[in-house]
Amino acid sequence: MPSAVMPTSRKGESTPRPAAISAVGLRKSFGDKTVLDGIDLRIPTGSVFALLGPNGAGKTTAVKILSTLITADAGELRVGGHDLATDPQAVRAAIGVTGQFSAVDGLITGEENMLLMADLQHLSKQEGRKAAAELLERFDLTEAARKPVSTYSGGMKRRLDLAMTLVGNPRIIFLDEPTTGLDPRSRHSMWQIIRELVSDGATVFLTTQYLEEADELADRIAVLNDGRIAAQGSAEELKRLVPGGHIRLRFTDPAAYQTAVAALREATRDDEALALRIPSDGTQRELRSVLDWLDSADIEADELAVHTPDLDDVFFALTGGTDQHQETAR
Ligand SMILES: Nc1ncnc2c1ncn2[C@@H]1O[C@H](COP(=O)(O)OP(=O)(O)OP(=O)(O)O)[C@@H](O)[C@H]1O
Repeated sequence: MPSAVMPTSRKGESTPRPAAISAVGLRKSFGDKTVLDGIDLRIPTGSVFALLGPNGAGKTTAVKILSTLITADAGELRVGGHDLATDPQAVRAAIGVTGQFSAVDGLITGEENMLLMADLQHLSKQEGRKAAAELLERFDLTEAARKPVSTYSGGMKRRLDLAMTLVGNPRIIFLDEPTTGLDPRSRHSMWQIIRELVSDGATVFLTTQYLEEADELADRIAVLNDGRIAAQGSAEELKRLVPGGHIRLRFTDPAAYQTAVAALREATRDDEALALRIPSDGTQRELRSVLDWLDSADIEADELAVHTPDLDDVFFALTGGTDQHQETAR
């Protein structure tokens, strides 16, 4: 579990860690469209924060504001201890940003991209070459270093993008959808890289549409919806918001289904699917008691599935998702 490697505020910890990123009342509109409608965030140093939200929720806008690429309409914003409004230069020096607006140039090689970045960071030629070689090695790009980036796979480009971001050794890193479009292997390798960054003491602010990614990586997750934070907490805390655990029994014989309906009065019915849903906390003990009870009532379902609430349930419940997940959230 990432939280074991990079704990945030532990129970009993007397002084909370200083915030690497904080926002109070962050607002942004484009024309008459309000994208961020008063957002409050506090991200402790050395933790991973995930901003989740459906397409168009404003995740990228939040990253662009906090990384000084665009300005907010209102809000008290601090990054790395610096005020965004009065000292954006200092913020820029403390952060690294990768994402949908990647700085990678496809026409030159990976190594040339890295050296260019080292120049921009005002590293000496020697320091630049050293940093580039180390980072290319660390991100498994040494072999491809002299090839044009246009020949790289999506995963290699993302790794190069992140390697370039790390040239100046930023302590606060913004990752805008770092694994969108990557295959499962590349995604896992990116997750591993992110965990290593955090165990080295960096703070990571990531946006993602993948609930699994937030669950895997983040100490804290905020769900952005309709310009506001709909919920914020650890993955476990968010899952507790949604009472979605149940056992689902499905029958093929309508008569058997009707017998079960009569016997299981507290279950939710789905007459069309011939399925019953019994609320459950998903524990072995509860499952055993339900099975014993079904046996004693001589009810035999053709299919039995145990569903424990996951971040999907939370996400759909909070962002006005559809069908099954909405039902689960009730
Ligand atoms: N420069 C801009 N001018 C006008 N509207 C904009 C601008 N940038 C973003 N928007 C709008 O703001 C809203 C939020 O966009 P944003 O890119 O922040 O969402 P997102 O949560 O990152 O979405 P996605 O997951 O699709 O990347 C969208 O409706 C978008 O069209």
